[in-house]
Amino acid sequence: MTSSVSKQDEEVRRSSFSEFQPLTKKPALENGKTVANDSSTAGRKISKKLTKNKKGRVKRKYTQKNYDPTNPFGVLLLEVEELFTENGISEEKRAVDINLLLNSEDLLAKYNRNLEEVKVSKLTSSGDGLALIPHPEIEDGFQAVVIPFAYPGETVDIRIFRTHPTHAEADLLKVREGSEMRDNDLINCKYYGKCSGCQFQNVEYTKQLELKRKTIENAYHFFAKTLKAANALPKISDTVPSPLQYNYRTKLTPHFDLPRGKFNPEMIDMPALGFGAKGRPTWRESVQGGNKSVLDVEDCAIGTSVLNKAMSNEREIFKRIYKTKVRGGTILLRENTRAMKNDLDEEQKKKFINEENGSKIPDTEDNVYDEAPSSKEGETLIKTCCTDSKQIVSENIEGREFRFSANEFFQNNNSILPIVTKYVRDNLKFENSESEDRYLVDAYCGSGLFSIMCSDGVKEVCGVEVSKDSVAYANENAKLNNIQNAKFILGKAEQIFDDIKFPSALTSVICDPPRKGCDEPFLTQLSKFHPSKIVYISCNVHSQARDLEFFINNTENGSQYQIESIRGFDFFPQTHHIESIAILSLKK
Ligand SMILES: C[S@@+](CC[C@H](N)C(=O)[O-])C[C@H]1O[C@@H](n2cnc3c(N)ncnc32)[C@H](O)[C@@H]1O
Repeated sequence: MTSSVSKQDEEVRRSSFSEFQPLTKKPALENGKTVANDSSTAGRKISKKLTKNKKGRVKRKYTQKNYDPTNPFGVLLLEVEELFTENGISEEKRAVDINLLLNSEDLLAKYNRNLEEVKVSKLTSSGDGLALIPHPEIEDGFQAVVIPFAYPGETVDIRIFRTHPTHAEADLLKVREGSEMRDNDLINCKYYGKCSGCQFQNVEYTKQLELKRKTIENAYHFFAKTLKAANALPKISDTVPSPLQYNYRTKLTPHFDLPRGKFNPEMIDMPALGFGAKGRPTWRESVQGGNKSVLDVEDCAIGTSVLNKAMSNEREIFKRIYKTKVRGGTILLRENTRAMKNDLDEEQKKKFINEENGSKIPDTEDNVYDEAPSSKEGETLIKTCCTDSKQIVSENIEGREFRFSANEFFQNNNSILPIVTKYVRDNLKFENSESEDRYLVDAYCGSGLFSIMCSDGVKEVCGVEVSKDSVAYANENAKLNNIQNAKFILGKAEQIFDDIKFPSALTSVICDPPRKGCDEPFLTQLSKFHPSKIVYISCNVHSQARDLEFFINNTENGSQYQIESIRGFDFFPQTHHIESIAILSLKK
């Protein structure tokens, strides 16, 4: 191993990042369109192990991360495979000996190269461009490459900085020919183009909604193959827009890194405080935030106004105290909305605003705050920003108040919640049943959002949740909103139906699981319980598609259900994320 690699090995040990791809030294001139690479390909994380060979020298070994096929990496592998298959590229024509590559500087220099005039083929469900490029070693062979911020149909220049056995990762350097979808005048943030938070700021909003509809379509294409082949899937409905397309996010978590191990805090400048960078692209000249893996971000275009005020406070405080920190960390910014009576005088109002912990204007006792109209007469909503993960915060949806611990789950685009909760409420109904006879089970209920918002006209509601804190808040929230027909139980959704005595023919079930989806035991029980209606809400449409494929094909009563509709709700404008709601009912 040459000295430059040993130097990198040293960096691996010292750095706060666990794994580094070594610096490549030589320019790679493989074909007419390949241009010299540069040193900025160094220092990128890659999942690999360092082992020693017989002579005691360090050897790099690629280790495949554990992944669920429905998480972003798993889905990307399916998308890459499909791209190869569609283009008739055999396994031999795309093979990469990754362990050889990781241990050879010459090979790395061939792979980590700059390429001009790359044609982008597809958009991944994570919102990145996907292209085929010539294989650096195999004649007539190809590599697939993921290029964040590039869109299908575009011709772009890229820098490849990391190789996996299946695909490569690249930075977008220049857009030579933009697609119709790209309108850079729409960009609303000085960090867009580098920050990992947003993917679609330069895409017109209605087009974003259509892209997300396609993401749902693709998810069912990959994970519900049998249902698709049997024509058992409805057409994916148009995505429901968010009323707010910027300044909607009620939770942000800016973070910072510090070098690992011993260092002299007096020696370092204030570390960047912000959000992760998506590689080191240069396509947008005016982009700010620096060139580190964490960008220095002063405000976030999708965060609410009060969170941005708080971000500025917390940055000021961080400037004063970062030298006392010994390791990296995260700052929690969570909006806290309380209803304030309008008849308070100035002093009482100030007391009300400041009485709960919040982000304070430096050197004062005053919380930053915003005001918003309330749906109830005689009151105004006061929004402050909580930074303590253990604090209890409130959210207000159509006059109903929800309290929960700041570090627990709560939907974080409140502008769309009245629309979503109404949609769920309307779709819980089923034929041949008077509304007052109906029952509702809310599996994965959190602090009771759907139970409470859907409790009107239902005889009884039972929510189940694995987090003890959330159950306690769900019960408190029911009391707070004077809801008498809801109870919440602690337990895994997998065992929920053991304790539910509702008549199944008169019951609707809401499932709103975490990203990984429902377990098979839960779906098996759900089928056995045999409710009249199922509303499956999901923040990962891939696990939703997998679960419905399993539920309908592999459970006792699954085949008696039809999927009435599948529709996306845009909880996260400007990003690739999409919430999907599938409605299932018993076939007639
Ligand atoms: C996506 S959140 C939905 C919460 C709620 N429906 C809402 O909208 O506020 C998923 C919830 O499922 C809970 N959870 C995770 N695994 C669970 C399990 N096995 N059984 C029951 N609840 C679970 C989490 O604590 C979290 O509150």
